[in-house]
Amino acid sequence: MLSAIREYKEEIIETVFEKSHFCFVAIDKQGFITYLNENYCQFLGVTRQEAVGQHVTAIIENTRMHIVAETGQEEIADLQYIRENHMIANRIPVFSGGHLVGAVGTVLYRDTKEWMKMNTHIKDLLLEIENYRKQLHEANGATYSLHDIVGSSPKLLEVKEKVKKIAPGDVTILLQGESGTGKELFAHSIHQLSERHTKPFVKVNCAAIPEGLLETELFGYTPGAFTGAKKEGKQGKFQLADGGTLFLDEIGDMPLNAQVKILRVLQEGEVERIGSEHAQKVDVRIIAATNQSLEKLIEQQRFREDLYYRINVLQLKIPALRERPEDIRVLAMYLIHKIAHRSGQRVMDADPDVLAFFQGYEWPGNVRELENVIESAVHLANGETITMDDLPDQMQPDGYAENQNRSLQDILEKAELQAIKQTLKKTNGNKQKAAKLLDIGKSSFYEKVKKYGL
Ligand SMILES: Nc1ncnc2c1ncn2[C@@H]1O[C@H](COP(=O)(O)OP(=O)(O)OP(=O)(O)O)[C@@H](O)[C@H]1O
Repeated sequence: MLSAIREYKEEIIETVFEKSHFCFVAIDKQGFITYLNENYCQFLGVTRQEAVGQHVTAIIENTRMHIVAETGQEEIADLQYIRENHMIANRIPVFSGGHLVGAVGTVLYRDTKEWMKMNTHIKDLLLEIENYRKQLHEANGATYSLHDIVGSSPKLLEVKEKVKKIAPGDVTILLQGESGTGKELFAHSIHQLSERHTKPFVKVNCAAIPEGLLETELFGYTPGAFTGAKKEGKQGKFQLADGGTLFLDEIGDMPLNAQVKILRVLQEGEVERIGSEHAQKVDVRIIAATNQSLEKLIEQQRFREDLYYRINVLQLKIPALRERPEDIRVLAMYLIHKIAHRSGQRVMDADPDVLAFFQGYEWPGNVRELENVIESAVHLANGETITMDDLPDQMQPDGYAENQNRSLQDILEKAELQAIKQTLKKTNGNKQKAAKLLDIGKSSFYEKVKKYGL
């Protein structure tokens, strides 16, 4: 076919790749970049030397190129969010002799006026969708969907694919993963993808409710059921979730006597309010989450085996951040933009050595820890870029080694203390301003100030 342009073939190809106003990338079958045109390099802020040979997920946010190179399924006019812009991406598999050998991708309308106009239009539409989502959230309690789960490592994509398969049914799901890996985001997403998405999503944090109150929280009580009870009675979380999803977070921390009662509800599909003699039918889908090994808890007789079998119908393991280092860079950039935008800071980027450090760090607190570190760094950065100096003490070369044997709780507390101290310094001790900058409630800020004796 190219014979028609034989005479200037090279020049034409060079013009198409290098002079046209679009971004162009080519990858091999394994997802490694073999070519990135100058436009794309400039847009991504990388040099060609840096990019070629890297896995495409390490260079392009939210990319799906590697998936196309693996499946051979083209994706045309897909909306992709890169560097705070919504772009139109085409991803086309490349075949040679009938074999899939890679993929090429183009990103259109990078900076033309029409695109800016269209982008504004899309932003408006997305804002509108966001509003509807918020309204829906107020009505049903689930805020996040799979689109909010950032990352494209094979391990994360595998979990997302599984979620798409299992969400529509009514099967009980057990989410297992270390603290801060995103279990709650997945629970929301499962609900959003299920037929129950217009019905309530109700969360119970089994670790946060005092043992004596758990039963009334879960099952509710009738008017005047006990001294001190509200005279109108109270609906339990099971009743509130009727028709929808009940998310039992930190289920490993549920006291044994409450476990017996939950088991009965799950077996019989009925709840009894405290003080009531009648059982009430409820239709809820259960999603449970834990960062502990329930199997170990069973051995220690702290978790009932029969309840375990009831909730462990389908288990989803959410990988720790250190097991999917490909996601760290993309997540860090996403969080920088999110936090900077929310707090009105002008920080846009992180130094390559910061990103390299992040890549090699263990992240015992997973994405939550990354979020905390970036939150504090965004407030400390002097310019538009986060540097190593903006990272908390425990990440400085000396502090890092010293931290290796400390508990996660200690590490997180130290990071929190540092963020509060530095923000207070920035606001000249003005606590209200500091609470606002850190985007936390005044009372919770005052509690923390008290806790750390500041
Ligand atoms: N893939 C992700 N993309 C974007 N944000 C994420 C992702 N994973 C986690 N987060 C963010 O990290 C924080 C912790 O996530 P989440 O509360 O879902 O974790 P968790 O596993 O339920 O933690 P825990 O076991 O401590 O309850 C949240 O602010 C969440 O928005």
